[in-house]
Amino acid sequence: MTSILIEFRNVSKTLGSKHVLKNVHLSLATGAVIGITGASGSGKSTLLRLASGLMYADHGEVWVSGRKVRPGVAGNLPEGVGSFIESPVFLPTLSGLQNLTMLAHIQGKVDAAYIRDSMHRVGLNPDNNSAFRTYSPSMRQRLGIAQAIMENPGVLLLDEPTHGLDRDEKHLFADLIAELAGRGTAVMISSHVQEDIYRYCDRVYSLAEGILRPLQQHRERVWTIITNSQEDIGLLRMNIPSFRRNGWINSNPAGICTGEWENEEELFAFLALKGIFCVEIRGEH
Ligand SMILES: Nc1ncnc2c1ncn2[C@@H]1O[C@H](COP(=O)(O)OP(=O)(O)OP(=O)(O)O)[C@@H](O)[C@H]1O
Repeated sequence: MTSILIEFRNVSKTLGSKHVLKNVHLSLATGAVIGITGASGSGKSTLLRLASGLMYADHGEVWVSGRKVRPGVAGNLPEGVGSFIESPVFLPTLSGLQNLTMLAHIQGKVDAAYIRDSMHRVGLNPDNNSAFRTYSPSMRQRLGIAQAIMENPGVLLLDEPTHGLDRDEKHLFADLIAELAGRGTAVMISSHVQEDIYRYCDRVYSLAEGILRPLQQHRERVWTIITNSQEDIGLLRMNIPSFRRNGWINSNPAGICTGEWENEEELFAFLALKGIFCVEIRGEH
């Protein structure tokens, strides 16, 4: 069943003397992946903090999973939310797995298999016993993402999640987000790199001077592309920035993208020019 998992209703926020958010409206339904882009200091993190209950709106309301986010004790923090906003404090002498297990214990929701799985999904080996202090910046970043997904959240808030990741790691991240969205998680991602964010998100907004504006037409046509091979998926990613993998159709790797092609034949022709020959293309309005 589809429902609204995150909703900003006319939200404004001032920090210091800066009017960071002005009358922001935004809603995310089950399985939506939205991106927020904007210059440094434009308020992207503030938007995510408001949804995670780390900060409260001056005016307007923020609703998460059917509950209004209110100032007060920790019990008022929205439930079922995974976040990577401020990097968690990982202990330098513990391994990645030990750090995640400890955090899960603190939060009282330990599922050892899920913790291990979340590490695999970001390309980290849970059996690697190296201490966190020896982790590279990319490994630290990915451990932060693993921490955000380890409790199977219904809502996922990620601030600059792909910062420092290489191309393959970004692909893994794209697959992870597509899979979570496919299972119904609503995801909000901020990034100052626009081309990255188009790759992961169904809708992209820019934030500037407190105003949130859509960058893509919400009714832009969505195309499902069924391919012959994993190799074609790689080529599609290279040639269509909005393309993302979203599973299998009849045992063939498939994905979706948005774009303004007139019809399926036009998209077939565009792809043929790039040397990509697909099994099938389905356009939706
Ligand atoms: N606690 C605070 N007190 C005063 N000003 C703040 C506070 N927190 C953030 N700001 C200011 O609010 C503005 C928005 O900050 P925010 O961190 O949301 O931006 P951002 O778009 O995420 O930036 P970046 O990409 O650099 O992280 C910035 O100008 C920042 O300096």
